[in-house]
Amino acid sequence: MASIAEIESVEEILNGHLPEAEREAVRKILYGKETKPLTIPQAAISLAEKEDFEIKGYAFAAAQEQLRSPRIVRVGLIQNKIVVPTDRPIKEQRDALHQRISTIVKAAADAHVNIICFQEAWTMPFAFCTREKKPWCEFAEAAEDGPTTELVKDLSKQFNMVIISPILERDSLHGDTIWNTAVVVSRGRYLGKHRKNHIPRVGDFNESSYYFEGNTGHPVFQTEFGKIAINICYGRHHPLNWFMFGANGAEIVFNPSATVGELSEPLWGIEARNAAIANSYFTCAINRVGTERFPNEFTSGNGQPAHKDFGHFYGSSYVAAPDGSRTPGLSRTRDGLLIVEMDLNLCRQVRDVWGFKMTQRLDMYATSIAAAAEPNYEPNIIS
Ligand code: BAL
Repeated sequence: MASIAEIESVEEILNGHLPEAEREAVRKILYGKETKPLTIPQAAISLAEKEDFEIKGYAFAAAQEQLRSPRIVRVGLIQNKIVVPTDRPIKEQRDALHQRISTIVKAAADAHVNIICFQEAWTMPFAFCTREKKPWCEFAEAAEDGPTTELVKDLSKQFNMVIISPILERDSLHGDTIWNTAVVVSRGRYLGKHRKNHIPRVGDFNESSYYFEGNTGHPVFQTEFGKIAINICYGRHHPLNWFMFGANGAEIVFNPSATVGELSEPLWGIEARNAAIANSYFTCAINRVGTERFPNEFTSGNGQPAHKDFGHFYGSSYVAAPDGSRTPGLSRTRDGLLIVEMDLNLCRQVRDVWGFKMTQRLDMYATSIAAAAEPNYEPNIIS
């Protein structure tokens, strides 16, 4: 039996051990309405084979309407390992990732992707487990015009894409403060940014040693391909975080993440999918892959021996639809590009069917939450 870090995917195990009829029944129970495989242009497939990354495509359908035309959008999700070891110079590490992701973006362009999202802090190893400031804080850069945003602006212009680029931000105008930030660019233009709202203090995720809870609220970015938002990683555990992006009108919410199996894998397939259902929008869950070893050992503060790696980032990126259906996940071990076509009309169609937005009783919860937020709140317990 392979170690859990070596398991390619749940889908591969099911496909390898279930007869066709049972496999279809299990898929329907696990993933809901079937997403049709998307025909991927040969140029994209050839590039994926040549550059050794997985490429998968699926399509969600919506009912044909009489008064509205379909609003078809193609999103791309990229998951990837770091390229060079963590003991190499900072610039070498970042440049190697720039080159790797630029290659995969080319395949996405060949497949006519409109909006693409990279994983959390994509330009660096997820070094926040070390609690070391040096050299890792040197990866932080300006959101508006740092080297990564300049590269991403060029790619978005070259391929007419909206690109979501989650980086470590350095705000040199305000005390050189560092943030965990998702930058949004469109057709070569910087559109804006969102800073991660919820910062973990769990396991080796010592992110609060580096950056503070974000101060940009819940922005929704109006693009030519629809209204999008970004819920960064740990924010996926906070239903109100998902809710507010929906309250601001998001139709697709991206969840760029970096998380490891021991901590979160059983939750991974639930949270973004449930957010899609509860908020009647699409969610795109992206997780990095691979095991990253650091030069110096560190402890997890749990009595276990010191170690040099974070554990296995399990990839498994997927997209969920407002009707609760979802795509199969990408691999747990390989770099990959997931291409998903969707009709944004499905968001309102599901709202009409289920009425979740109509029945959400915001006024009731606004009062209750305001009360619960008070320091002297008395829980309503009847005994
Ligand atoms: N990046 C935090 C780890 C988690 O939310 O799973």
